[in-house]
Amino acid sequence: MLGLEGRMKGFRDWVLSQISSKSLMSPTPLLGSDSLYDEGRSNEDSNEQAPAANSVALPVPSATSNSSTNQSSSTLQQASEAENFQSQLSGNGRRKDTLAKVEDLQVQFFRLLQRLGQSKENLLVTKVLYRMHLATLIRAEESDLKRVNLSSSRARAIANQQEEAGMPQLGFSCRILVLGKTGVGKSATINSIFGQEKAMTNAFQPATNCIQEIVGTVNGINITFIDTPGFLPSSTKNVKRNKRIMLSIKRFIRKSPPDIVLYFERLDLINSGYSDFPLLKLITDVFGASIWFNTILVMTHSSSAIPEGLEGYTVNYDSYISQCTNLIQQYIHQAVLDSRLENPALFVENHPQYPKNNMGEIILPNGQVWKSQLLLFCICTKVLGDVNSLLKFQNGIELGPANNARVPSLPHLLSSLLRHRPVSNQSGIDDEIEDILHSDKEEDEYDQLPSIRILTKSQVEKLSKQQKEDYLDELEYRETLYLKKQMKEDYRRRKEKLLLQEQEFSNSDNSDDPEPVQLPDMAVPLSFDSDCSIHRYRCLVDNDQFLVRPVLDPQGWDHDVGFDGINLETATEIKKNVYASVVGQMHKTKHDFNIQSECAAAYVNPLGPTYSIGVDVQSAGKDMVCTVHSNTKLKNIKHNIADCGVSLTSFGKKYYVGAKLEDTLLIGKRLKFVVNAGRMEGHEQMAYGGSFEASLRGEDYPVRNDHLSLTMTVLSFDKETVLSGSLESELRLSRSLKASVSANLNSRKMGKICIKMSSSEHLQIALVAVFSILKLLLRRKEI
Ligand SMILES: Nc1nc2c(ncn2[C@@H]2O[C@H](COP(=O)(O)OP(=O)(O)OP(=O)(O)O)[C@@H](O)[C@H]2O)c(=O)[nH]1
Ligand SMILES: [Mg+2]
Repeated sequence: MLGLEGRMKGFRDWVLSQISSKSLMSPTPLLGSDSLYDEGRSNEDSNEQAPAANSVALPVPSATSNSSTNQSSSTLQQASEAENFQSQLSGNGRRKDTLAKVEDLQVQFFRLLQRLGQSKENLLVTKVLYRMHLATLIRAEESDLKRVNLSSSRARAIANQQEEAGMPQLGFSCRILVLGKTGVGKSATINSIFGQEKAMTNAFQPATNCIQEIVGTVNGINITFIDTPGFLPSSTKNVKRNKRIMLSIKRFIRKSPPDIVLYFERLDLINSGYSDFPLLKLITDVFGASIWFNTILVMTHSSSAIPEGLEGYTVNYDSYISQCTNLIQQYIHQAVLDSRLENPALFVENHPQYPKNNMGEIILPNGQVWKSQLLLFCICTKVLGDVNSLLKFQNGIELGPANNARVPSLPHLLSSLLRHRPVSNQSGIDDEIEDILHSDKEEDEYDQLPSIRILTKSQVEKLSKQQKEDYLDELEYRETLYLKKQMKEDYRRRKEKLLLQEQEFSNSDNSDDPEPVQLPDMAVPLSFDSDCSIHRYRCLVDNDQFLVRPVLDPQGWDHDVGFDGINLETATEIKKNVYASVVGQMHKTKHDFNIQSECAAAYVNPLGPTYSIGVDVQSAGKDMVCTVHSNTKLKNIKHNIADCGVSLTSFGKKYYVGAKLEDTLLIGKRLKFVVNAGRMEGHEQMAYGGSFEASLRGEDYPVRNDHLSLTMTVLSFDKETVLSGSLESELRLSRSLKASVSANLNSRKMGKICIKMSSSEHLQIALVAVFSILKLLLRRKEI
């Protein structure tokens, strides 16, 4: 998160600097941006603005009346626009310049759609608008959200006005590169689009011998085609020649790259034996996988390519063409090693003998007019490409096999190092709790209490309110004392057992094996199913040291059995005061191998320091995350525990080294402070951090878990520092009411608050909760 934020910030700075330098050179906004700029202006105002612009446009001769001459024709208007622009530049106006450019693109897009007679309901148009909107939203700031949400409808209104006012020049042009084998109809398609013979075609031999630009205007769009010599059918002897052609095309387009690439194929030649993979792979190798981002697949001979022998072919035509497209798309996926790519496909017929509409355009068997479709595809691709480069998304996506070279987040590694508190011994005896229990002198108190008569339910009901309260308070007091006593006894028993074990260990006289104990059964599904494999497996534990269990995964690879993993836990005292533990789980299927394990060994000196070392292994995709950590705990002064730890994490071929220092101070048995600081370094990056925690425990700890703790954390990474604070508390407000509160907030204004209440009496609380949730939901809906 830190990293992303950092990058976003960098990008913003870049945009600001770019646009500030631009704004100095040209104080006038781009076409149409003046009316889009003004956030405060109402709809009425913008309607008034349009005729004003028209009246300026009218005196200019229609042949040259375009937005730029329009602006230069009236110095008065230019001045006011400049003023307008300047006023918006205050604050974060520079960033708005990018937004305004996107809005201009939208206006152009709507004007082009009108000219092509395409409605905004067209699925492709909807997709393009949606993507533009999404891209703008990602880059927009919170204050711009409203404007971005409205921009599409405003752009449409402006486009309508401009088209009605007869502003002919759009300033929209695109460069289109055509690629494909020889004779597939590249030059013929260029001729069909311009409606005249601009390029040579030949039915019997290669016609285009060199790369050439063919320029023309269709529907007011300036189109430049880069016609190229066709490739030879893919075979080993043609590879060299094809590569030579590709390299010369690559050189040609280096200076001014195309906006769109059309990859041609003959639809009638695609059959089950079709295999053009080597050619597609060669294209990918020479031009790079990114060439496929802006590529449209064009299938010529689309009217003559109807499979023979199929009855009612008009029905089958669509499925046939989609089958052919899928085939080529699959080869492209194989070539780029990524199946996410989806290239649009277009069907073309250049032969004049096929049915035409009254505008003279050829209609395909499925009723589509391909020429306007092709123009629409090109416009959409170009507009999306422009939005991407305006908003700097261009290099954001990389094609290729799923990138395994993921980088773990340093702040995450650091915070888990800071949190990590190794268990010092396996006997289950917590030193801290033991100290607290020992410091208590209340044990005898419970035994000295006078006996009390437990009342029956009916007897309790007969008591007055005050008596009832007193009675329950007394019971509670006794319960707490009793629990404390029990806990102490429990600890004492465990200690004795440990001592006994130690003696046995030293005598090395192994008594006979203990009785096997059956482990509790796994949760059985509610409905009975005779196939359910749970009934087949029961686990027995025959010694204390190893706990091995199969892991059930009903959704796993092996549906019949459902068990494809194993879980192992063991903890043992290897030598006096030296403990070792292993906890792990692993899954294995035909494809994957997953492991998660933690091994640790510790030397615990009851009076002095504790040293521990551990190895954690976890699989992440095909890689393993391996962490070796070591920790030293010093109890040099009473009530003070110093702790220092180091860790080394390896992930892929990257290594991360971390170190931390921690100090715990106990004041009395109720107050505890923990301070720690650490740093993590690796892969030329570094993260620092630390935290301070203060916690206050309730009187009856550890029997009752009332506590309040406050934590402050600082994490610094990549020149950014995040400060966060959190509060956690658990309280017993009254005998029947418990509350737990946890809240956190960080300097990025992100936070969470969670309040939990449980009561056995107060039904009102539930009602209050339901009421407030409903209210919140309703308010959200309004927003
Ligand atoms: N029936 C039919 N014929 C087509 C179609 N497209 C092209 N042709 C014919 O196919 C032949 C070859 O077309 P060209 O445009 O020269 O092919 P090209 O891809 O430019 O070939 P090179 O220049 O050698 O790379 C010409 O005779 C065209 O008339 C089509 O859609 N249907
Ligand atoms: Mg040609």
